Amino acid sequence: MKLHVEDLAARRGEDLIFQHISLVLQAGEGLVVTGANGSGKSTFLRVLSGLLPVDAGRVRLEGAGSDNLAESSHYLGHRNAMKRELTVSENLVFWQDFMGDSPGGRGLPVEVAIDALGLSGIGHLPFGYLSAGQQRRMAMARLLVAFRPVWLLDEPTAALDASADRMFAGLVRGHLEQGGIVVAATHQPLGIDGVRELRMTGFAGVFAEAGY
Ligand SMILES: Nc1ncnc2c1ncn2[C@@H]1O[C@H](COP(=O)(O)OP(=O)(O)OP(=O)(O)O)[C@@H](O)[C@H]1O
Repeated sequence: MKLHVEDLAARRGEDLIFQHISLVLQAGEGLVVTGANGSGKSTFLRVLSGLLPVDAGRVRLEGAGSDNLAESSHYLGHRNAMKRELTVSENLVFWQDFMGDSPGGRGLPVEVAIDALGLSGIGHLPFGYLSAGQQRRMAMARLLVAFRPVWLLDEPTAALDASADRMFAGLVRGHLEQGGIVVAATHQPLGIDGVRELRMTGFAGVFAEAGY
């Protein structure tokens, strides 16, 4: 599997946010997207996920079940995309049924995913009752209940404590080891060695190899 980003540019309204971003990510590779507030990290992820149109260039996925990145990826945005009134388990069952698995992998049972996120015993609670950090952990469980080869993550560790940070780094590492691809916008290190860095500078992206 390879993710190709070719001379990509995007606008918000009339404003050009970035241009000329080209990169290739292979199976097992991670990319962190860094930069100041407003530099275009979320815009980049939303364009990859198909939520925003490209202004120029293209995004292409090769060697996955579908060449459509939107179909072959999980997008975890700033919001957790869970219904407050439904329980944790009900929310995850919904996402599992709604998304199904991409070819080439199988999602974990909901209860197993809840355990993997360190939230055993609260699956019966309405999502709205959970703390901000618990809610973020539950949103991450969505990554596990339906298989997608590519994870697109916007500030995944916001509101997480140190132990949840480490747990999340373990999830990402596991996904990469299984040949997945992860692109994560972040203000804080994810604690994963060997991932590449795309530094957003406004109107462009600059590459660096980072021991992130
Ligand atoms: N709907 C919109 N219309 C016009 N401009 C927008 C819109 N949404 C965002 N922008 C602008 O696009 C630019 C990039 O925003 P983006 O959210 O991608 O930045 P970011 O790097 O993710 O920021 P942060 O670190 O604060 O999350 C910002 O200058 C923002 O004001």
